[in-house]
Amino acid sequence: MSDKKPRWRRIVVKLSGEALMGKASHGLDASTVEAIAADLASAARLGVETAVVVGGGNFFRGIAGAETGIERARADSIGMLATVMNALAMEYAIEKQGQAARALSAVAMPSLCEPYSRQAALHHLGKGRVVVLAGGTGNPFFTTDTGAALRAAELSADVILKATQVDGVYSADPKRDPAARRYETLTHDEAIARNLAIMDTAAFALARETKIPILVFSIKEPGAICAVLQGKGRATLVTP
Ligand SMILES: Nc1ncnc2c1ncn2[C@@H]1O[C@H](COP(=O)(O)OP(=O)(O)OP(=O)(O)O)[C@@H](O)[C@H]1O
Ligand SMILES: O=c1ccn([C@@H]2O[C@H](COP(=O)(O)O)[C@@H](O)[C@H]2O)c(=O)[nH]1
Repeated sequence: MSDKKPRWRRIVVKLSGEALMGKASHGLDASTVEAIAADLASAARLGVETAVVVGGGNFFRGIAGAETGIERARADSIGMLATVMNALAMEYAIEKQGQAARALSAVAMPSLCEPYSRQAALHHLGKGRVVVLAGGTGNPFFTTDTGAALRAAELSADVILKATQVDGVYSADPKRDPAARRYETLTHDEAIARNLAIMDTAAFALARETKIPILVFSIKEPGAICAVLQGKGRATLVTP
């Protein structure tokens, strides 16, 4: 890792749940979780206050559950529990790297982890701990993308780092349309107007309102988070 100065002081990383399953079809892949935990620990050691909102798509998504006949609010509750599993795994993996971490959940589960509050998150960030945020917004009908935008606004983060499966924002989903073009930069307005489904509209709208940029990049490369912190690697920057 180079010692180039990090671009931001406080970050919210949105980590896709699917990113944690490695090559498996679902669940957690131990070596993938370990590699991402090492990257997050390195980010904190660069002096960057690091919060990470974890998704749950490797276990369960509310929309998919609703399609099988579970009422949507209930299916979303199951989805939020999936994010708690990922957060507990990530908290443990970061601590195994010798870096302090604290999981905070928007869905109160005091016997498993601390309930989320803005004050607690700021306290742990100030102590140099990686804060792992579970439960998204804590409400059904939302996603962890919107959770990331919400926490970034509450915690006055400088940027949202969307760590995902693709190396940026494309004109269409690149997994479905091989002709899709990748954007180098884009505004929140353009992402919303063009209906670019890399994040949901609510997340883009909140980031636009709070003027927080979003950097979209692939988490598949080892050390991807520290690389983008140091201005390296392929990514799309979404700006106000
Ligand atoms: N315009 C687009 N540009 C890039 N990717 C897009 C676009 N539209 C849809 N996608 C898809 O969006 C996916 C990003 O979603 P991601 O995997 O981060 O899911 P998530 O819902 O945020 O997290 P989880 O995996 O926990 O459900 C990419 O893998 C990509 O296939
Ligand atoms: O604020 C939130 C965040 C998430 N959910 C539910 O959890 C799953 C998993 O989150 P992803 O963002 O899809 O990874 C999501 O599909 C919702 O069902 C929620 O209800 N509220």
